[in-house]
Amino acid sequence: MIVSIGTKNPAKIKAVEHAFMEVLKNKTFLSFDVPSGVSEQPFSDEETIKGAVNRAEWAKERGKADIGIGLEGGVVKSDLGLFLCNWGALSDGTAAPIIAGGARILLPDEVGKRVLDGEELGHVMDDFCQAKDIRKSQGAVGIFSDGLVTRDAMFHHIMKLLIGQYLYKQKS
Ligand SMILES: O=P(O)(O)OP(=O)(O)OP(=O)(O)OC[C@H]1O[C@@H](n2cnc3c(O)ncnc32)[C@H](O)[C@@H]1O
Ligand SMILES: [Mg+2]
Repeated sequence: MIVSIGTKNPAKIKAVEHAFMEVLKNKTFLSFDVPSGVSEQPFSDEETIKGAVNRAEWAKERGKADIGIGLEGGVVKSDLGLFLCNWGALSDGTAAPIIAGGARILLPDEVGKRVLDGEELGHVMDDFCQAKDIRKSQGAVGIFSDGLVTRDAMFHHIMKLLIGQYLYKQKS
């Protein structure tokens, strides 16, 4: 069975591969840098979900795969400030794609304000941490949870929710 992943980001790929290998053996993994079809910095749950679904569908098609996976990060405005949000989608070509959301945390005001002013979170985080490509390693969630929940661990949980729903659907 071929699983095609709609990203080249190693934190996302690691999460997908590990989650599948835990429950379903004998998978072949492909990954493609597909477009999300939404803005580089999604600003709502709806837009972030749309990005994840687009990535899943394009990845499936691009890899001529049995399953396409899309993972997308975004932010959500609230009265308390800007929350980090993350969504995943699994497309097996039948009916609507399966979706699942990840844990969310409030971004510190100095980070949230820069994102609200139009900067991409990825750039703000690199500047904030004086590091390169935080989004490809522990991510904002890893930094602000003191390394306890890294970006790939957060996406790994989303992947288990996607694969679990997929397996449940196969049985019913
Ligand atoms: O290569 P792709 O798959 O596009 O991976 P990405 O790291 O750019 O991640 P997303 O497109 O899913 O995320 C949308 C934006 O939010 C940023 N972002 C989301 N979550 C983040 C995190 O945990 N740490 C740093 N930046 C994050 C990211 O850099 C993008 O600017
Ligand atoms: Mg991106």
